[in-house]
Amino acid sequence: MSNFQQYTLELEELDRQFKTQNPTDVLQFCYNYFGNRLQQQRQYLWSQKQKADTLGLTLFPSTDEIARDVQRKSVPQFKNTLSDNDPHTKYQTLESEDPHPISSGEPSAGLFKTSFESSQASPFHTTTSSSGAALSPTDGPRPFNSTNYSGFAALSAKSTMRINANRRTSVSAEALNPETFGEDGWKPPVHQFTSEQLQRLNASVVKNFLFSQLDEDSLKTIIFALEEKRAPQGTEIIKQGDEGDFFYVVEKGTVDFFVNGQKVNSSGPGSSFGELALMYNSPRAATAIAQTDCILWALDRMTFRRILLEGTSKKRSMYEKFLKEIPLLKSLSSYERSKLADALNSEFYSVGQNVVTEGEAGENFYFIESGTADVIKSGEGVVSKLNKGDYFGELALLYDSPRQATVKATSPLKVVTLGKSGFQRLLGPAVDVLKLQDPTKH
Ligand SMILES: Nc1ncnc2c1ncn2[C@@H]1O[C@@H]2COP(=O)(O)O[C@H]2[C@H]1O
Ligand SMILES: Nc1ncnc2c1ncn2[C@@H]1O[C@@H]2COP(=O)(O)O[C@H]2[C@H]1O
Repeated sequence: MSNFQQYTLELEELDRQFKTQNPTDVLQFCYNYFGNRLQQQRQYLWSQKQKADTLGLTLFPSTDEIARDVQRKSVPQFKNTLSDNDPHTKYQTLESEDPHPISSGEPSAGLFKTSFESSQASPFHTTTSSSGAALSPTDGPRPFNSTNYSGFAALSAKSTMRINANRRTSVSAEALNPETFGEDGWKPPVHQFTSEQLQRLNASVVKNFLFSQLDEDSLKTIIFALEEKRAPQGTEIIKQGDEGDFFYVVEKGTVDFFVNGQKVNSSGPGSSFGELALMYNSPRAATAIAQTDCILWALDRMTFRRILLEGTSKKRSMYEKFLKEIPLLKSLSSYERSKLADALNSEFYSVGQNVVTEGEAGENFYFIESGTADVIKSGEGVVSKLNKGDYFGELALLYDSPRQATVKATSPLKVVTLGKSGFQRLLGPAVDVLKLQDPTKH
């Protein structure tokens, strides 16, 4: 690829991200963008150079600086001084140690640094994780036992990995095409799985709703970047205050979460955790401990950010305000509402269309985001009228019964849907409220 082509691709990507994120500070946004691109590319080259050296190969004749650093055995400073810590984010980074903390969406004067210089001033260096600096040049995802999680063994079998492109939520047997990974030097880790692992991935992890928003290529990338990790009962998987390295999906077992020593939450198979530190470049918000023996799938920070970050952030901010205003969900914590938002999707119906039909099987629970609908029962007519913030469709999911009524749009209707597994897992105490308010019993 010529320099000009590379230049054009960079500008196109910047343009795409600019349009998606609509930043308030244009120059700062561009600065962050290019800083991050440079950091990612240098990290990748560094890791490849190290591998190549080990094998006695010459891979990057043009990267003399890197070659010199490798010979000196010193780790070059590839860190963007701002990291991927976009000042447009509403979350603050590492306030206690960052000399230039970010407060509320606009950069402070101290953020204006212009080179890959003092690592001291970088937010990357302000935590004291036992696993070393985040985003230091690394050869693939950091091994879990580097943070003293003894007995927490990553499996990596030697069979050929393959994928079935025709099935949206299934991984089987066809190699990934590295050409699809982009031109900026970043390459996701690609792990190999046994057929037994693939079966388990298909049966559980692949169906996680966080992945449902992904296109085919992104899903493949994510799946093969996952790494199986086993956490025996009592393992501290994440420590509050550490920097974020991995995002986890639970295949088996239960994980407990503690904030300042207080248990705040538990989550089981099909759930995920460890996203906050990766999304907001903040320290880990909670400690995660295996309540039982757990099988987890870990996704490295960079792959999470590159592929899952945008959709997840978008959903959380899109549904945050709406969910806060729903009386049924008042008992949920803001973290529980965020997890709920991850599982939601929006659907639109025009006047006269049925959202659910009496007698049919039910797969979804609904909230009305805007518009109105009638609840109609055969033989009875309209039994109830629904407006913004109302919910319906809970009976079929609560009692595994056919739909008890038809719900028909009476004005252009926008609903937010929650699938069966999310309904059972994410509504928490609200499920008891739903049972108490069963309309067939009033
Ligand atoms: N109540 C909670 N507050 C914050 N984090 C929580 C809570 N419950 C579960 N978690 C998870 O615990 C994880 C700890 O690491 P992260 O901060 O990266 O992401 C956090 C969440 O995924
Ligand atoms: N009187 C009612 N009888 C039955 N369903 C009702 C009534 N009022 C509202 N509904 C809602 O209509 C929905 C139809 O699908 P579900 O049976 O899953 O859940 C039902 C309730 O959410």
